[in-house]
This record gives sequence, C-alpha cells and structure tokens, in this order.
Amino acid sequence: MSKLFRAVIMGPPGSGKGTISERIAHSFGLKHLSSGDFVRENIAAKTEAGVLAKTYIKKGLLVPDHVMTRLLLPRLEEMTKYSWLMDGFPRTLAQAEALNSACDLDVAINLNIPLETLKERLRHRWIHPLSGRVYNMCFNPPRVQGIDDITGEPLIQQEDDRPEALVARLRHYKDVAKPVIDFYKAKGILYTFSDTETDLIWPNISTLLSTKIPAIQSDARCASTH
Ligand SMILES: Nc1nc2c(ncn2[C@@H]2O[C@H](COP(=O)(O)OP(=O)(O)O)[C@@H](O)[C@H]2O)c(=O)[nH]1
Ligand SMILES: Nc1ncnc2c1ncn2[C@@H]1O[C@H](COP(=O)(O)OP(=O)(O)O)[C@@H](O)[C@H]1O
Repeated sequence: MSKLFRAVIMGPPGSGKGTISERIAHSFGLKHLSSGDFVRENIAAKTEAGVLAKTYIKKGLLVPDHVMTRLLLPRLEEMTKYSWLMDGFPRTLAQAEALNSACDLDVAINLNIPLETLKERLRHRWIHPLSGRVYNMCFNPPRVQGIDDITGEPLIQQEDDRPEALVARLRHYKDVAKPVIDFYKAKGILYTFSDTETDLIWPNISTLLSTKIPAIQSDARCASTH
C-alpha cells in the first residue's frame, strides 16, 4: 500500500488557501480538511467546543489553542486511513506542536501574497455564512449576484474583510504565523509560493505535489470521495 500523504496549507486571510485546497483535493484525491468548516460545524451542532468557539469568533478573535486542538485532533484520528490536506490549522506555534505530536507531515505549503492583492481580493469576497462557501465577484462569482449557488440564500460580506480591518488582521497574522513558518522550515518541509494570482501559483504547487504524492495514490483518485 502506498504511504499516506499529509500536508498543511498556510497563508494570510485571502491568500487563496481555500481555493487552492479545493484544487489540490480535486487533482490529487486528498481529503480537504478545513479548520473553519470544523468550527462552523461545531457551532451549528452546539457542541461544548462549538459554543465556546462562537464567543471568540463573534468578537473577531482566534479561537484559543486548547479549544481548537480539542476540536480538531479527534477528527484527525478518524482520518488515519486517508491522505489529507489541512487548511487553516495550525495557525499558532502551540497548534503546530500539538499537530506534530499527533502525526508526521510531509509538506507545509506557505502562500506569500502581496498586501495590495489581498486587500483587493477581500474587497470582492462574499460568503454564504452557514456553509462557509466563498465567492469573489470577479474571480469566481455566484451564478446570481448576491445569492448562494447551492441554497439560494443571500451572501454577506464579512466585517473582517473590509480594507480598514484587514491591515491589523494581516499584521496579527504575520506575528503569529512567523514561529509556525520557522518550525516547518527547521523540519525541512516548508514550501513557499509567492505570486499575485492563484492561477500562476497553482502549476508550481501541482508540480511539487506530483513529486511528493505516490503515483499509485493519484492514479486511484477517481475512486476517492471528498
Ligand atoms: N482575483 C483573484 N481572486 C482570487 C484568486 N484566488 C482566490 N481568489 C479569491 O480571493 C478570495 C480569498 O480566497 P480564499 O481561497 O477564500 O482564501 P483564504 O482566506 O486564504 O482561504 C476569494 O474570494 C477567492 O475566490 C486569484 O488568483 N485572483
Ligand atoms: N486554527 C485556528 N485557530 C484559531 N481559530 C481558528 C482556527 N481556524 C479557524 N479559526 C476560527 O474560525 C474562524 C473561521 O475560520 P476560517 O473559515 O478559516 O476563516 P478566515 O478566512 O476568516 O480566517 C476564524 O476567523 C477563527 O476565529
């Protein structure tokens, strides 16, 4: 049997983690795990961790490390048979260390996108709040302006995505992410991609993963579910 593949993808808000994760999951047959989706599922199911997480998200804060690890690590235990890509976790060094004790990663993808590009993208980002589905009014617009493709419900723009809030958010991201990036660099698994467009970054990520993911597994991708 081929070795399972485990990766994380990091980058500031708007860097394209969700967009690129979907492409990776589709092309390489990995499970796409999203910390934001897990948090939203737990909020919807009113689990203990979900109720706690909601109080932080409402204030625009990161969910504390112990809540995130309590929420995520059991989900990873259910994934022992699968190759996966995690989007949105770890965001802090404590989370990276907790993940490191739970499993060995093969690759950490780091997206490095210019500030002006992030501002421009997030200005056009609209989301369906219940599912977390993300649209961009230029790059991937919904079929009907302002309406979610799947549910027909209205889309909203997050307060956090306004340009004024973004600069502070990005500064905070950099401070918190730096030790995580250094942690993966020291392990020799960090791959940084810098460009202004997902379509320019994607071929490089695809080439990297083709060399890392055993061929047998990508051949079997049609049989996988995600
Ligand atoms: N113009 C443009 N928008 C992009 C590109 N890649 C992603 N987006 C959009 O930018 C926003 C942020 O992307 P997303 O994948 O949600 O980033 P995340 O916050 O890192 O998960 C979304 O509205 C995407 O549709 C790109 O190359 N060009
Ligand atoms: N690894 C994490 N650590 C702390 N909080 C997290 C983490 N992942 C998600 N969250 C919380 O869930 C919210 C939604 O996550 P996500 O969908 O990744 O959104 P965003 O793109 O706004 O960061 C975050 O704003 C944050 O409050």
